[in-house]
Amino acid sequence: MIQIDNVSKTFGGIQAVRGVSLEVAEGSITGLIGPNGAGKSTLFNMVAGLFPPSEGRVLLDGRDITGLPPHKLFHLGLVRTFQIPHEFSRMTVRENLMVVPPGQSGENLFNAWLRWGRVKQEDSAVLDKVDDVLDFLEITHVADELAGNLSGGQKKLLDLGRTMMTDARMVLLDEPGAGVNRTLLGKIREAIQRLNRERGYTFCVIEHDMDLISALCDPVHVMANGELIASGAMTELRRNEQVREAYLGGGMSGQMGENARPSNQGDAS
Ligand SMILES: Nc1ncnc2c1ncn2[C@@H]1O[C@H](COP(=O)(O)OP(=O)(O)OP(=O)(O)O)[C@@H](O)[C@H]1O
Repeated sequence: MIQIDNVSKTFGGIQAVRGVSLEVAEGSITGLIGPNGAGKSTLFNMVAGLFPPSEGRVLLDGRDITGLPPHKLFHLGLVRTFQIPHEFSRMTVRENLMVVPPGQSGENLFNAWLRWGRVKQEDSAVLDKVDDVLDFLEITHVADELAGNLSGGQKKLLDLGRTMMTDARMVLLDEPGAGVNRTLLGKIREAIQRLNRERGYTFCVIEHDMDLISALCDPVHVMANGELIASGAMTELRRNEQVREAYLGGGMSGQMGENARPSNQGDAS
């Protein structure tokens, strides 16, 4: 589905990503891991159109999408969520979901006055979809809560919900487990798995929590110092000497052990 072909990125004198080639297969939940500064976010940003690669190409279903801006990728069904959820904190959860679908006729004053039938029809379709998303993510009980009052984990669920409002096919998830307590982490994991299984979403996930990566992702790609150093199932990667060394260099080798909990994860709910 996504093919990253020999992609590099240089910022001034810093080579953040060097000659990375990898594939995210349709229907997969693919992981992207590596110690801090490995180049994961830079790679994500290039796929998501935040900036173009210095070299190389990105293909979506065989189509060259290198350098296309996020709004064009959005219409092709490719979206990225951010490490820190970008909810509108003074709007309710329901309103946050309602504003996502682009090009709603009611946004146009002319349509709002003269084509109110169409606007009404669209509004009701959006409301139905919002209800479906709230129900799917089991957050109906906070639908009328201000998004700013949600816990870290609930904000991540809302972020997934906003993705669902876009009819995305390919979702780049940036640290869905960061700052989330264990209970909500289980809910987020389940929501991702169900979206994948039941609704056909393909995911590529950056995550520091190795337990979450193990539970969700196959295959997993490992980056270090801007390069792709290994790919495979998490069970193999835990035994891979080069991968262990990369984490050791970053002082985080403990993350590669079973049931390890990374030190930079908060535990706020
Ligand atoms: N806009 C930028 N300007 C200059 N250097 C940058 C920029 N963005 C990233 N870098 C550098 O590129 C390298 C890779 O950073 P990147 O954020 O992609 O790593 P990462 O693997 O996502 O790390 P983390 O897990 O800490 O988020 C780092 O050395 C970083 O300092």
